[in-house]
Amino acid sequence: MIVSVKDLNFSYPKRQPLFEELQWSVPAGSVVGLLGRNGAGKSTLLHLLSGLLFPKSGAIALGPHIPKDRKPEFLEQIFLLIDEVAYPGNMSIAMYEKVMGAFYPDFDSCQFDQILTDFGLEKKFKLKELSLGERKKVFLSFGLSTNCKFLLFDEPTNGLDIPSKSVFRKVVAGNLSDEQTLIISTHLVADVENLIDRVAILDNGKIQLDADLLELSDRLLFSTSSSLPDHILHSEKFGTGYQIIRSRKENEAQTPVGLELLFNAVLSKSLDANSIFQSQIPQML
Ligand SMILES: Nc1ncnc2c1ncn2[C@@H]1O[C@H](COP(=O)(O)OP(=O)(O)OP(=O)(O)O)[C@@H](O)[C@H]1O
Repeated sequence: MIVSVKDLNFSYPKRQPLFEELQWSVPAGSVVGLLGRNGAGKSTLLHLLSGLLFPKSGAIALGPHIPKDRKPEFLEQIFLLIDEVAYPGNMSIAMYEKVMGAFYPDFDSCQFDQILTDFGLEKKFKLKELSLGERKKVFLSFGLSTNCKFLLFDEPTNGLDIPSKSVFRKVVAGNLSDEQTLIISTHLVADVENLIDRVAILDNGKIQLDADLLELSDRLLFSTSSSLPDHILHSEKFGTGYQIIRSRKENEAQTPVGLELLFNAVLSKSLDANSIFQSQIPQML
């Protein structure tokens, strides 16, 4: 596992514990959606993985690196995208690239140009004269062009309009190699659909579900139904009928994972990892 979090405990000063004995691991080369409601601790977890916050106890490792040590060989392989990246006052995008790109040995200037073009931006623009969404696109483009082994994007689609969200999915999918691991935190579940290959759901201080989407669509069936069938794992009213999750029977066609439905099912505790992975797939009658 390229990312490994063991027995993590963390609290902000004078606050209730945020994480208690949190366990998580991420296979190398994954694109993981880290989902959780507001305040679940997604940003905090990404800051801990980057070594910008320190655990109270427990162990975090990203490959051979211990984030809290913040060693140069780790820093040149990790990029954390946050909402408001700090940048010096009057810088153009080109100047930002020149100054910041130097910290990343695998930074690719042509790739940066191409992604900026995909987003409709030019390097001569000054960062402070861009809108929030445009600046987000610059830092996203920069992050992808660093070619870091570890990319952590915290709410990357915040501030992006609807057309830009599809460009976002396209550029992320088109600019990752198998050696890179990307964790995207979001509460906007639909924004990461068709992009991630794993999902981790953070709630109540723990990772409540951590699964490969292919495994989930092997095990679970997501569909709509006019009435409530027997043996469902989760249901939600949907128009005049229901959206449901149930175990997939052998020989039944797989369905895409409905991330929002899955997320709601885990948060409402109607679904957990045990009920998914320990139950046998029922035989087709
Ligand atoms: N610097 C801080 N000091 C004290 N408490 C904090 C601090 N930063 C965050 N918190 C608290 O920790 C909890 C988790 O915050 P965090 O920002 O990690 O959540 P999140 O899942 O990223 O939320 P969102 O989806 O709203 O961005 C929240 O209750 C928040 O109020």
